Amino acid sequence: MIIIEKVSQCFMTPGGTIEVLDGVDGMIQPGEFLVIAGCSGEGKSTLLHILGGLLKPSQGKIWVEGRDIYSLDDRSRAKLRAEQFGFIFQNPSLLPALNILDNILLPVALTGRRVGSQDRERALKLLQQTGLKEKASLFPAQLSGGQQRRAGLARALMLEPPYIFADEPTADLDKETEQHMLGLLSELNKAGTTIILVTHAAGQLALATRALELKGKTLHPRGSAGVPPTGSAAEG
Ligand SMILES: Nc1ncnc2c1ncn2[C@@H]1O[C@H](COP(=O)(O)OP(=O)(O)OP(=O)(O)O)[C@@H](O)[C@H]1O
Repeated sequence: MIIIEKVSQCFMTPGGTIEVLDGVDGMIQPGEFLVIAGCSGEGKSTLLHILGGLLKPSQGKIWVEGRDIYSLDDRSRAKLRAEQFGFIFQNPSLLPALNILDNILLPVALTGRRVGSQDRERALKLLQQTGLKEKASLFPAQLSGGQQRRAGLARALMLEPPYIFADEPTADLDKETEQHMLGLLSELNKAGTTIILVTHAAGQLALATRALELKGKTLHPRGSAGVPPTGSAAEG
């Protein structure tokens, strides 16, 4: 379970202080598919980074399985992130010098253990599930943007993390690739993975077991979750 306790965030910029989040409270239960919607610039990515242990908030706490993650030292927090969290960002940041298979295996290497044959089997299975089986030996620059995004998804799933954080994972993808990626996320959720997805695409609310809206620096319940999309998934 993740508990969000009175989280506030401001950024100091040359133009002054930007207050993005103000006293956000909430709870994410295991097994949820939580969609956090909101207009551009409302602070969705900022909140996701804070939840995922990537950005210490100006104030407040994030508890993951009973641990206050920002009270941990950097090394312990990195370990917790590696074990518990998978991240899918708009830019998958694949390492250009590694082929796709090795990029997907990277989380294993980052835990410090040697890559074994079971890891390779899992990576190849993920490549198949994401439609990239034929691309294993290619380098990121040899893949299209959508294929790179799918490779990012495969990498996020490599260690079977109980929580997946997805930041606009299908922005700018064609409809077919979008449906494929959302289908994979949905299947994962049905198998027990907790998904936290931020989006400004109304269509993706249909996937949610619960939907919240980030508006006016805080979270609000958003309509009824699970309602079929009213328009294109690309609308925002
Ligand atoms: N490192 C930073 N330094 C200064 N300001 C920042 C920083 N990161 C985010 N911001 C500001 O915080 C606000 C919220 O940004 P954020 O990216 O979280 O919004 P968002 O809801 O994810 O937007 P979008 O849907 O357009 O991606 C914006 O005004 C942005 O300029």
